[in-house]
Amino acid sequence: MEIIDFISPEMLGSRALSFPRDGGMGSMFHSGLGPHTSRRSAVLVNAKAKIAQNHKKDGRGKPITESADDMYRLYTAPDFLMKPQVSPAVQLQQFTAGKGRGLVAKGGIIPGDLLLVSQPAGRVVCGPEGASLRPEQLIPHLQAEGALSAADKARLSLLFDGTPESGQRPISLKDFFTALSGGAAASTKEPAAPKGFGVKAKPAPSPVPVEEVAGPRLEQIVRFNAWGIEYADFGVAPLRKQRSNSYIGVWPEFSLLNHSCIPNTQPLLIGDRLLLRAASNIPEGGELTTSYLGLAVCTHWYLACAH
Ligand SMILES: C[S@@+](CC[C@H](N)C(=O)[O-])C[C@H]1O[C@@H](n2cnc3c(N)ncnc32)[C@H](O)[C@@H]1O
Repeated sequence: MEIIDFISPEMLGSRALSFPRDGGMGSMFHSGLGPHTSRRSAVLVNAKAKIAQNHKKDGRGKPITESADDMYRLYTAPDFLMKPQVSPAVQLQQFTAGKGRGLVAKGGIIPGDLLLVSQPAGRVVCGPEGASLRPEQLIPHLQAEGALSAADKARLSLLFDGTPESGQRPISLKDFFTALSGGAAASTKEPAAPKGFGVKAKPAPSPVPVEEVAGPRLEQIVRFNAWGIEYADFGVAPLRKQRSNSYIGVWPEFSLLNHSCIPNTQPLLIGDRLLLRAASNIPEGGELTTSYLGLAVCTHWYLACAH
């Protein structure tokens, strides 16, 4: 994965907005997770208590286990990339009424549960903060030679491309992670294993069939699945000593979420990883949703919103 910064503020006009860094929200976030030992201990104790408390709840789907040390590194170490993973509390389901596929809760989920850590396919393009980057600005970078590994192509090929058939295709979340861990890349020299802490060698998974994702189909897949954000998280970016840019990319597992105007999950971009957390209680069988509204990039995702 490569993050490329190709759009200058001049190219977009002076659209970058400024937010208070020394007061208001800026300082609130800065004071929350500082590098001081006492603060760090408090954060770790709180995180451990929350994890223990979460695990005690009965009848609840299992979230991704978060080690407090990993979480601390995630928020403070610029090079730390979390292992791509999906919560065992989440599964893919086929819906009727033209909605295609979507993610649902296997067991009850509570606010804050970590549901998904998704790695982008190929490149993420970034621009100045405040910019609404468009899929058209991402497409040439994914079409460039060598931009997509076999694993990326395999994950992208499973996504909705605007045709009803692609939304009906039976797939499982396992297919995405099989591709990532090398299943789709078995016949190539691609270093497909995800990088991150705690990744252990596993037996070779069965290959995922790779459909051709190039030309017009790749463009359609990017148009229907690219996700962008106009500002990096105000708290995380300065802690990781990263600029708050705008971003656009395709995070294939996240693209399986359907739209709701009252979403029950919240995406968060940390490094190049898209983390998805529950924003409210989701009962067993309940659909996980995100809002496509408010982001110019998502206007292709779902236009006929009647919610
Ligand atoms: C990013 S994809 C979401 C995953 C997709 N359902 C699939 O099968 O892969 C976006 C597409 O899902 C469908 N979709 C998303 N939210 C919907 C909703 N609330 N109602 C109906 N269709 C929806 C639309 O076809 C939209 O273009």
